[in-house]
Amino acid sequence: MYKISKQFAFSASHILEGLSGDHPCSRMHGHNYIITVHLKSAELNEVGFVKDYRELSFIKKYIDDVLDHRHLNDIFDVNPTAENIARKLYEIFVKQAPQIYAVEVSETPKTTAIYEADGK
Ligand SMILES: Nc1nc2c(c(=O)[nH]1)N=C([C@H](O)[C@H](O)COP(=O)(O)OP(=O)(O)OP(=O)(O)O)CN2
Ligand SMILES: [Zn+2]
Repeated sequence: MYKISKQFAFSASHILEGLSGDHPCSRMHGHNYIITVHLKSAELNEVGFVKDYRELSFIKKYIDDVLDHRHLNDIFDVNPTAENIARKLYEIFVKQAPQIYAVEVSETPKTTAIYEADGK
């Protein structure tokens, strides 16, 4: 199995619902998000790629157009935790790149949430 990944970045604000009022993440705050998209394939194409990194430019376009400098509570129909964002982005991106099997979301340099498709 061959595996590749590519990172994308955006800045956005959010409020996490369902936390106690004294939890800092219940207040509006922002992150410099890093998204890592993971792809895999048992076979390489004729060039020797799982997929040309340049063919992932649709992800950069989505992030720039939809997420960058936005309030994520207005974008997603779920609480915008890192876990939920990872799953939502997986579901959106896999439609155009079926080799994607996982999406990672980092809100800070010390934290990462990963959504990985079952049995892929
Ligand atoms: N499992 C999750 N826990 C938390 C999430 C999340 O999405 N999933 N999100 C947050 C906050 O939005 C934000 O990420 C703050 O995280 P935290 O690690 O507390 O950030 P700090 O920089 O304040 O942490 P330090 O320990 O001060 O470095 C919270 N939890
Ligand atoms: Zn946060």
